[in-house]
Amino acid sequence: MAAPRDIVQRSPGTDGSHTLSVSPTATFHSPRSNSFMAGSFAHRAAAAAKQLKPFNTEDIKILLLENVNQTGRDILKAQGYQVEFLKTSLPEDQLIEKIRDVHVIGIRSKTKLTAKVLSEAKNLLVIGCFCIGTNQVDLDYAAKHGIAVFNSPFANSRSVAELVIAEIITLARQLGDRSLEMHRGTWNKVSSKCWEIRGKTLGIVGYGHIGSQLSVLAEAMGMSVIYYDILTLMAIGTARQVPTLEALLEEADFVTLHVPETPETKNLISTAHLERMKTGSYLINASRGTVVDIPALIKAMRAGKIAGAALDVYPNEPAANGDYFVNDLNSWAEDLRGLNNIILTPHIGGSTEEAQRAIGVEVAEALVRYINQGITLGSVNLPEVTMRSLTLDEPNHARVIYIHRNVPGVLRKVNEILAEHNVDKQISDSKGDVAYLMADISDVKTEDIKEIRDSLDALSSRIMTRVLY
Ligand SMILES: NC(=O)C1=CN([C@@H]2O[C@H](COP(=O)(O)OP(=O)(O)OC[C@H]3O[C@@H](n4cnc5c(N)ncnc54)[C@H](O)[C@@H]3O)[C@@H](O)[C@H]2O)C=CC1
Ligand SMILES: O=C(O)CCC(=O)C(=O)O
Repeated sequence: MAAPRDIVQRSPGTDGSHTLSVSPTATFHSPRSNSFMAGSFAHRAAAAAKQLKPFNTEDIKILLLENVNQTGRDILKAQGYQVEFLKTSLPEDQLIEKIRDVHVIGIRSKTKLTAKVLSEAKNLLVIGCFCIGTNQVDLDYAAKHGIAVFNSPFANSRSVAELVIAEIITLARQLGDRSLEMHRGTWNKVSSKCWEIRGKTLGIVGYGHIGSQLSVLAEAMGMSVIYYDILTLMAIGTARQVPTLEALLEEADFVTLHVPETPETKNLISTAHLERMKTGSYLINASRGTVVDIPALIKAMRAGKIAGAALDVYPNEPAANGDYFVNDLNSWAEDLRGLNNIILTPHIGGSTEEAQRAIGVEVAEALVRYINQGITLGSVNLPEVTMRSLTLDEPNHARVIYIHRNVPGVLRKVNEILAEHNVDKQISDSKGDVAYLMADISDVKTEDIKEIRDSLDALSSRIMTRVLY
């Protein structure tokens, strides 16, 4: 019997009807082991859980950019997916060329997946951000086109917090400058304006995963911690939340920024804020480059208002390693390089072996779960939906996934289409304008699958239909 074809389609109303290739031999699949099934999630599922497949796995094409860790690459390759791996990000024109062809893209912080780029990604099912930040992706556009986005919300938080601790001491003792002088052959033994950090106040802006982890480490070294966050959050240890950013700036000896990139955090620290800071205080930014007005910081450091700074992130960052920290990329780069007591690092906050290995596993497993089973747990832009796996006792079952506009009457129409079959289980949830429905149906013949899919595709609410079996 001919295998079902065209098992994934996206709404022509959004970007046309697009078909993923399917195997000519596709049929109901027997289980196979994979890293996800070996994980704790699988242990909670029935022992004889059946692994669903969208189609022959070698048909899934994945593009991994920005040197995604080996752990992630291994998990994806073990599934039989076709994985292309590049160490760097890509300029927009090359990215558009490549993204046209793939079902999955894995990136870190540098690749910009804008609406323009995503509009060319006709086959794209899912994006994996192998990092915390997702500001580099147009999440709304992706959701409205049925493209799920996953990240790793805290696997590199500890690495960032440790980097900041190192920077606090380095700035307080002017270690960067002393080391540079020694490299140039100059012995300069000074204690003026070099301080212990014990008893000093650390002001943390953004008390999330990184900020709160940092709070614990800083207190352990004898610092007093205050924090400002737009949310009221439980203080850890003896840290204290302050009501305004201004209050934090006026009290802290060290100010460190751990907020996401949003319209509200653009230039969160600019001239007026630097003026509110104590004379001789320090500023650290390992969040996003847009959060600090860097020309304003340069002025404040030249004026002696700010005694030192550490920057890990910049408004424009190069796609690859090389001699790129020049004015061509950021007009003030050379002024920054000329300042004393400033630590400049190339966005390495999360760059440790531990963090990158953990992120590789976490994001790759989320991708596998989504590709093979349609589970959206952990997605940052689609409703989070999961459903118990089908088992080996249920050979002729199929899982229907219908991503649709969140408008009245859709469930009734979907259930009319599924009514011919027994719906064993079903779940639906929405997030904003987009809703996600998953249903397991039984006694499905391969020819039924095409009919179900075609009928769902014909509904005006459709964004994307997938049938896994
Ligand atoms: N340098 C690096 O390599 C890395 C940088 N990052 C950056 O650090 C950021 C923070 O990471 P997490 O702590 O994991 O995020 P998180 O989401 O756990 O915490 C962010 C906190 O900032 C708060 N916030 C948001 N807007 C704010 C505002 N306008 N004023 C004050 N607080 C505000 C939130 O309420 C939240 O508590 C990420 O969004 C990412 O951009 C993350 C990892 C590595
Ligand atoms: O390691 C990276 O490429 C990005 C780290 C980062 O900024 C993040 O996780 O948000």
